[in-house]
Amino acid sequence: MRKQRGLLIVLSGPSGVGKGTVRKELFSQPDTNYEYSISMTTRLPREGETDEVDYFFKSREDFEELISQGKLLEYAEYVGNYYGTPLDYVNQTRDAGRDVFLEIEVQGAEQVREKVPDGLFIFLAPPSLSELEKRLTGRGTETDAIIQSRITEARKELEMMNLYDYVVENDEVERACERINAIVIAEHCKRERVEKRYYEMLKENV
Ligand SMILES: Nc1ncnc2c1ncn2[C@@H]1O[C@H](COP(=O)(O)OP(=O)(O)OP(=O)(O)O)[C@@H](O)[C@H]1O
Ligand SMILES: Nc1nc2c(ncn2[C@@H]2O[C@H](COP(=O)(O)O)[C@@H](O)[C@H]2O)c(=O)[nH]1
Repeated sequence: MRKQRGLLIVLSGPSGVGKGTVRKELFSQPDTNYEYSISMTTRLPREGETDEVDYFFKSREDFEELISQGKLLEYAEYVGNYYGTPLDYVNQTRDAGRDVFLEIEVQGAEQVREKVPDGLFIFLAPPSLSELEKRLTGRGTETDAIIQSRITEARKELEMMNLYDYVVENDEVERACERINAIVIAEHCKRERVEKRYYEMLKENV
């Protein structure tokens, strides 16, 4: 039987909802079975961020070159900076049968949905907009003006949550991780059962 391709798991949601926190918690668990796709960005590194670990930090010129060479699965300009997912890494990892985990904003997630309709799309939602603002402010990495831009974006992004396969509320990090792990396990069971049925069907003599 053909080896099953890895799943493409897309975690999206507004800035400050806790995508990075949840992703780091998921990847700190010893039994995690996903590979994290490190994104490219033209944003400057924040204090404590490392090139090739948190992001591949690129100049605008280099990023635009990657776009024109078709090297990105998706990309978006978000609050003045480019962000994008390296295409080769995603394909090679999935071809090796490993699940790939993307943590991206919603415009990019929409592009992935067009290109990878069998992806698994999970929207991470805040308990409320005021809690979202509190988290963005509490993180202390953006100016007040940028926080306001991100909140404005968040209002539009929240309207898109019904396009997703699942909505997970990030009320508490551990609980959000448990829900995401449960979703991925359930989706694997569902998809593998469909594959097996399909191969059984091919053996039929008609
Ligand atoms: N469940 C939670 N309860 C309370 N605070 C949280 C929770 N999850 C994350 N946070 C806090 O909210 C802030 C924003 O989290 P984080 O940076 O992970 O968000 P993000 O969605 O990745 O943001 P961005 O999209 O801008 O990268 C951080 O200070 C983080 O510690
Ligand atoms: N479309 C994409 N969005 C991405 C990617 N990597 C990260 N992001 C999202 O951008 C915003 C801002 O990130 P920050 O690190 O500056 O706070 C956030 O929502 C990220 O999830 C990507 O490859 N493509």
